[in-house]
Amino acid sequence: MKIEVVKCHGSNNDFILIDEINNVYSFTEEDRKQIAILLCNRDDSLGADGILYTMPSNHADGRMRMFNPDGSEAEMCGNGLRCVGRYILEMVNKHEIIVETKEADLMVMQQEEIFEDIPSFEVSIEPVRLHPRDLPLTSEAELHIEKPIQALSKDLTFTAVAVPNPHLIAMVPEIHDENLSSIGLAANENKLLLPNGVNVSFVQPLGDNKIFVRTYERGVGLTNACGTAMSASSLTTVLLEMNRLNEEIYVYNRGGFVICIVEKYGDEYVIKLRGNATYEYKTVVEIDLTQQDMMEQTNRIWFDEERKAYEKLQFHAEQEINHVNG
Ligand SMILES: N[C@@H](CCC[C@H](N)C(=O)O)C(=O)O
Repeated sequence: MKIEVVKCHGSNNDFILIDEINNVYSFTEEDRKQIAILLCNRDDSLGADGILYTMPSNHADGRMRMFNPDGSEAEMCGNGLRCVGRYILEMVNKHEIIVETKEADLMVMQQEEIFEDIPSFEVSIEPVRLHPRDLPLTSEAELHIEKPIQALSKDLTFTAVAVPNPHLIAMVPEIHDENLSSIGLAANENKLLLPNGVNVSFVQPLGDNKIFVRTYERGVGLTNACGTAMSASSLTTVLLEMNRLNEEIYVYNRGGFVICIVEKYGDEYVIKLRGNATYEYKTVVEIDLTQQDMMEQTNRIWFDEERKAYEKLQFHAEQEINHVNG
């Protein structure tokens, strides 16, 4: 079958967006999974951290389903929601929309640019849950905040947050990718501890209202950035009184930066995630799922201007990280 795709990214967490609003593909559930495995494979020509199925909704402006490269479906994807949100906002010509996701209907709105010439979007990250059963994480604690998990590390402490996909957050003085990968791998293999797997992040404070976050993503591995992880990390710094409610937190990552704002309404937290939603190119692929085979059918249409503008943001982010880490 032939599929039109848009390659896009949020903080260089890259996705293949498939428009099922304007195209009728009639994918089965198994097709969605196999398409994710096939098109996200970085040994093939596209490669990505996930597929964003952009679909009609019977009550919202649109619907997002996000699949990881291993074919699993995630409850939520923060960087992906900005991309799907942008796509639908431009389609319906509005400034604010509601997008149906697996567990919640979420707001996406156009925002003032977070950096020169970077069209920027804000998404709501909710529901936010802090009980270990919500990940689920096997833990005796009522709330697992800054507590050890011996099976994963002898010296680190972790905070468990569901937004609503599952996250473990560890504050560290500096980030070592190998250590993060080995803890991420162990966490996702230990089904007694974490039956649904987990995204694991290391967070390094960079100064006032600034943090650096690296994430080992469930279903993917180490990525340049993870939007829900940066939101959960910002919340963690507020819970630990390192940052404050309602204030902008600059979250740097290997692919750029985003701004998170943690808000609280009664007992409920909501996290606002602001950042880019950059298009890289459009193309058409012919896929054969029985052969697990794909071929691009057209020359790519590149979005050169926005890619160029993004390079400056990324350079700025690298400087901020290197300023502290040398
Ligand atoms: N990169 C995403 C999260 C994607 C899903 C994640 N791997 C999971 O399985 O929970 C983001 O930007 O939030």
